[in-house]
Amino acid sequence: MSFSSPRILLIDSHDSFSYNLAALCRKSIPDTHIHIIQNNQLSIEQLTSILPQFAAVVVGPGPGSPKVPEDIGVIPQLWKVPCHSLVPIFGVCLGLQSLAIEFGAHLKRLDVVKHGQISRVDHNGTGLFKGIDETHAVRYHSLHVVLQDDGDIEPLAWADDGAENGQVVMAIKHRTKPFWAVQYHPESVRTSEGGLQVLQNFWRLAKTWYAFQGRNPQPWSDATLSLVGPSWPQTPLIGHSQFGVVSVTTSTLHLPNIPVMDICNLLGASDESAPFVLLESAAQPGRYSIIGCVDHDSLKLSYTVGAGQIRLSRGSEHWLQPLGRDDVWSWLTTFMQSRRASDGFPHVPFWGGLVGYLGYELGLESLQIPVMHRKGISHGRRPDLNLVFVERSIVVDSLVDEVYIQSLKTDDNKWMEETARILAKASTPLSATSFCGPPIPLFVQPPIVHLPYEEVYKLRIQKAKEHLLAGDSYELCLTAHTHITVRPRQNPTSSWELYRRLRRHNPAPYSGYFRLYPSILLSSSPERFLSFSRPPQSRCQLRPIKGTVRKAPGIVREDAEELLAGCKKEVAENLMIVDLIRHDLHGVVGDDVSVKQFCRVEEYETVWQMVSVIEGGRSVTSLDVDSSMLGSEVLKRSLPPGSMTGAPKKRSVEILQTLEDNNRGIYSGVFGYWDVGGGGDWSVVIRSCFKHDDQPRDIDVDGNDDETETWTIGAGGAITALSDPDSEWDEMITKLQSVLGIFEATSS
Ligand SMILES: C=C(O[C@@H]1C=C(C(=O)O)C=C[C@H]1O)C(=O)O
Ligand SMILES: NC(=O)CC[C@H](N)C(=O)O
Repeated sequence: MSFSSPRILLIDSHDSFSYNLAALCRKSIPDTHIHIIQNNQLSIEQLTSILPQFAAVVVGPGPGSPKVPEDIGVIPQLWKVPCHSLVPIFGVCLGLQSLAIEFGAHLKRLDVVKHGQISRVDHNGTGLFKGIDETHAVRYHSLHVVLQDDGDIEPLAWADDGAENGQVVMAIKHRTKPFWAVQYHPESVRTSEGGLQVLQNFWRLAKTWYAFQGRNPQPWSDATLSLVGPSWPQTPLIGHSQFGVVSVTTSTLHLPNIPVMDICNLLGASDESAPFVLLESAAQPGRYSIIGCVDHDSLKLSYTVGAGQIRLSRGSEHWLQPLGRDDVWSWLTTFMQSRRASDGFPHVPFWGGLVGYLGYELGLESLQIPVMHRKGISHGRRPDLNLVFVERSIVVDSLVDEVYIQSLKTDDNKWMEETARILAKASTPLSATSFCGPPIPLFVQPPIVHLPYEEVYKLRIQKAKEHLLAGDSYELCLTAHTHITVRPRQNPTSSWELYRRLRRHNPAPYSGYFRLYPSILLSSSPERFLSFSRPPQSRCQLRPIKGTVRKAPGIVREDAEELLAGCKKEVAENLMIVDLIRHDLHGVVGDDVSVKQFCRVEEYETVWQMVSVIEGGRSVTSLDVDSSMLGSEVLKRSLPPGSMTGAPKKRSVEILQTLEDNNRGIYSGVFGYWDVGGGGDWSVVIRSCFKHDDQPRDIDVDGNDDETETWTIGAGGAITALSDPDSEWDEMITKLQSVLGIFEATSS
């Protein structure tokens, strides 16, 4: 019998951990090819006809119930396929539940649900658990099965939940058919012993079954390939295409005396009528700050989900580029490929390229979730993608006080020299810090703050928890918008001055300022979403945050560590997102994903945060892999950030749409750059505020222009089954206050 390159079919139930399971299968089963399909992709007739070509099937986890057809798809019928189509099947969580109930078990809700929690699993050490010692496994479930005595299903392992749920079945097998399943998650990063070895044992049992049956998997056919698609990970990522070439001119200045803010001022940041972009490392561990020297003639790109076209503008001209059958990402890829550079300084992270923000709803498009059209929105939706192509830039390395002036334009020496001269002059000790005067009063009267309604927010927390208890989601990041109405002293408000306040009030490693019509975004984000280094050895890093504690007198690091890293609830919240992000990254890069830091407590100006770090990449050993667009592919396929949705991502986003009043817009999206060398760095839009400049002005009762303007701050937090509504409300307010203070506001 030949099992040299077995094919495995993984049936995904729209979960956010499936690629982790695929990666575990590839680790446990030598040379395997994994083909992934959705549980509603094929009919049972199609499935039955192709099953014999697979050596085994893995039925993955997922939201919802094995009794609900929309949740479980074709899976229930899989357990009943005729003998000649039968193949060994391994189920995980929802997969176990479906197997058990199809053969007579009862499905029940847990009294105390287990999401991201680790349990000791007791087993008999044989079969699926042969050679396995003490097993500690991560659980993500609200439902569980109660088996019939002497039924077709035999229990193999249990967790003892004591007074909470009693003994809960953790693994089963069918007595006569080649079906095995686990209730816990073998693919979770925190499952020890019960992961790799259990899959290896499954594979051993499957091969024994084949030997006993005296048959082999049937030969692979092209027809099957066209039904299930290529195996994961796919190569190449993106077809080869012609690269255009631009050249980067760089000059270096050593300027110890000139702060980033002063450079921005010299470049016209305070002129509110012109565009401006800044990505600032305003606190540790940030090192580089990037200033885009843009003006009215810079090329701007914007896109609104569903519009079917990209809007390009330069100066007063604008034109539309229909996307046709392409999505916006393929368009951007082609755009960037035709502007590839390779001759900037390798250690400078940005040479020029696209800078701006991608709103939350852009990610919904990737998830194929329709954007809701909300009642009461009088003007059209704002762009979900708002970028400028930066050809001239200044990068400041705060560690060694080096300033790089860069241009992608040909024959731009005049600008380079003039800029160098201005900066050198301004950095003399006499002129240094000349722009940092006392704060300027910005508003003629105290701003009015419209907080979310506390009762409504808490009610939504309860509703979120009902979804969690029903098994629809494992974690939901609930958020709300706060609006601040201001009457500016000068019209419009100096958003640049507001940004100065923000970076003082809440210095953050991933800060940013974007004046990109029609919107202005100020951010003091502590959270890197995704950075990717330049090809050919493109590596990706994601730094999700889950777990927030307000800084207060007397709360020192040890307290924060106990409250966060020492707290089961907080670690579970973080772990769920770590597993989700591993899945997102595995989905694009393949096997090479690892957790470099798990649940470390980091200190910020107003809060303590618990941060994990996940890294991955794809080596370019194989010539057919075009890894030059690896990072941007991860970006496209991982939006919206998992830390802002919860897990599983798709279902959680759908639930959140029913719980929140508004589209999230810029909040919860990402901002950053995509560099002409192929690198990028994107932060999560949190601890930020934004304003739209295209609002028509109201006229008051006396016929005067109503000169108010409205700023928006989004804030929220992860809701789990263990959440307490009062504490979650406080946590949301804590996050809100990290920005609200810049308005010196009084609440209404
Ligand atoms: C939702 C926010 O933050 C997110 C939620 C966090 C949490 O639940 O602890 C922490 C950081 C962010 O991923 C926010 O700041 O508005
Ligand atoms: N992880 C899962 O597959 C969960 C299954 C099911 N939705 C439950 O909550 O029990």
